[in-house]
Amino acid sequence: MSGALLRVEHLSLDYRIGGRTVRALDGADLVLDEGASIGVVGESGSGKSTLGSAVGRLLPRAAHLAGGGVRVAGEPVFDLAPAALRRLRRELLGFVFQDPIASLDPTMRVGRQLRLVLGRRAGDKEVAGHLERVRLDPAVARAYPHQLSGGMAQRVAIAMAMATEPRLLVADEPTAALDSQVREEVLNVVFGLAAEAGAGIVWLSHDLPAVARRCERVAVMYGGRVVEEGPAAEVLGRPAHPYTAALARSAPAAAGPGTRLVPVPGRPPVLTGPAPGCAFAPRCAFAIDRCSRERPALARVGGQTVLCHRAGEPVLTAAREAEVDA
Ligand SMILES: Nc1ncnc2c1ncn2[C@@H]1O[C@H](COP(=O)(O)OP(=O)(O)OP(=O)(O)O)[C@@H](O)[C@H]1O
Repeated sequence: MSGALLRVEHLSLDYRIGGRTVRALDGADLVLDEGASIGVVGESGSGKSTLGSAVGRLLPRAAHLAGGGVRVAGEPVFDLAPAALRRLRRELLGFVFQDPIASLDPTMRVGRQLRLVLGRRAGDKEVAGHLERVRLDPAVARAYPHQLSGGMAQRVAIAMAMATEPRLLVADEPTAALDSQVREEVLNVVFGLAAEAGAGIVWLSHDLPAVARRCERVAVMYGGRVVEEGPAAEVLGRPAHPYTAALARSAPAAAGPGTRLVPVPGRPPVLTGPAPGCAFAPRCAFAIDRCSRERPALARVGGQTVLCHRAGEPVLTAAREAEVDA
């Protein structure tokens, strides 16, 4: 798959603040084909936002590359000179973040902001067209960001991200700040526009059921690594990694009437350097000695790739079957 649109290879990234180091990514791998959609899920602190920002090298100053790299359409993002990086961001990438108001300039009318993205020659008609594509009234062009609701502001942010026809859209929890009805509408806009344009999507999310409904593939992150990846229905319906299974049990859709959510027991790690073994071992019901000592290599289970020493062992398969039958 050398022609992949996105290829994250063994990416390790630290945040250094004062004398303190936090390892946010610890050898993360991810591949996405042209036009495909992937939901990246995992608990808070698992590294989702860092991974998303690393795609465009949009990282805070405290972030330091510790190993590996990212390729977008074959271009090595971390090796590019500033001009080439700006061109790659402008021509290939679009980003939508959690807080739409913060991603817009409060001092500028919406129309002017869109025009800055589209190029000076863009006329009112073109601006109106881009607003209509995200199902906003063209009159919104005259508004300032503070005059918009959260949902409207996010649509403007999406219009701006999609205006340059990116080949890859990175959406970092774009609906987390919105109420549930608006959430679905905004996701319809994001996924509708990306499908129309043939753009790939990396959607960073806490919402497993929504990811299962919308994405072809799912990547599950834990301790800065992608511990399971594969077709959404298989990863979430027949998890091969014990962490994915625990996460799926803790998702709201897992609770039928009268049943209770089962939180993942224990707390996620905050790494200060490379994990010596599997970062999930201290919380894993299936951990053996080796798990805390040795980093697992990628294994294949069905359609999934899994980072687990015990992947595919009968004990895990039996647990999976029990899960499916329950
Ligand atoms: N700017 C930063 N400075 C220092 N540490 C950071 C910074 N951003 C993230 N981290 C740390 O890096 C690790 C990964 O964080 P990240 O935000 O990428 O995870 P996440 O899965 O996106 O979490 P959430 O779902 O809460 O957004 C965490 O331990 C976090 O505290």
